[in-house]
Amino acid sequence: MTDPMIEAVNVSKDLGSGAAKVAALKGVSLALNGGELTLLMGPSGSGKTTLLSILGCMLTPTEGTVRIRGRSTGGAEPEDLALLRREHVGFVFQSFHLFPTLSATDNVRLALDIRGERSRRAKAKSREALARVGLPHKLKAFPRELSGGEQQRVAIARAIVGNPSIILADEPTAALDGENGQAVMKILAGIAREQGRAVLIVTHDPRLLPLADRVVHIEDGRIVREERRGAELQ
Ligand SMILES: Nc1ncnc2c1ncn2[C@@H]1O[C@H](COP(=O)(O)OP(=O)(O)OP(=O)(O)O)[C@@H](O)[C@H]1O
Repeated sequence: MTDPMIEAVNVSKDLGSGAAKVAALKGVSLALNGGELTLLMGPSGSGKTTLLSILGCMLTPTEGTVRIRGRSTGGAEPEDLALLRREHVGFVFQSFHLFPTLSATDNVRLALDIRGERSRRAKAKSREALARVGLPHKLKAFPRELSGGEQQRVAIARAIVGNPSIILADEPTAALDGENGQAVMKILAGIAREQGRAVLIVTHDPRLLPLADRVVHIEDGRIVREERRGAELQ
């Protein structure tokens, strides 16, 4: 058994304060392995986004620990967390979050830019990432010239261009029709399996189940069930 890329160990998270305080997570442990695509499913308000935000070092746990490649993030300063996030984690969001005035290549390159990589190599890497998601012919296109599915693929290219070991995606197919949703999901599955990354996807969409290696169910801030599946994608 290889060591997990990332793990939450007995994580609890309270959100809000006073009478409005909510225990969003209650002692959650979850380890994600490289090469696997995991779906995180559960009802609205069950804590999915909170868990994703904690794994991605955007929120700190009230109790418990997150370890990224064996290194605990407990006690880390915000700047250290930002560095860890930049080095190890790629994010994909429901609504793409692309810059409308930048081409596909420049949207992807921005992720390298903020890491201080501004060479010609950065441009080549951005093109390679766009080719990896099936968009080698759209390098110069602006977001408004792309379909929703294509925009999400640019966002995936941006998430992988820095070579992170972990990809966290929050409802990445929710804004897409069934066909585009499946295409995006297959790309994410390929990124997990062929590139050995740990991919975690929050979703409500049962049509994605056949593509997952593992499905984790969360309810009321607790992991209640987990299944391993023989994924259909080869
Ligand atoms: N900033 C906040 N302040 C107080 N409570 C919050 C805050 N953010 C989320 N919550 C509460 O924490 C709980 C978990 O929220 P979370 O967004 O993680 O759920 P979710 O499973 O992602 O839901 P959805 O599927 O609707 O996106 C919910 O009860 C929510 O109302």
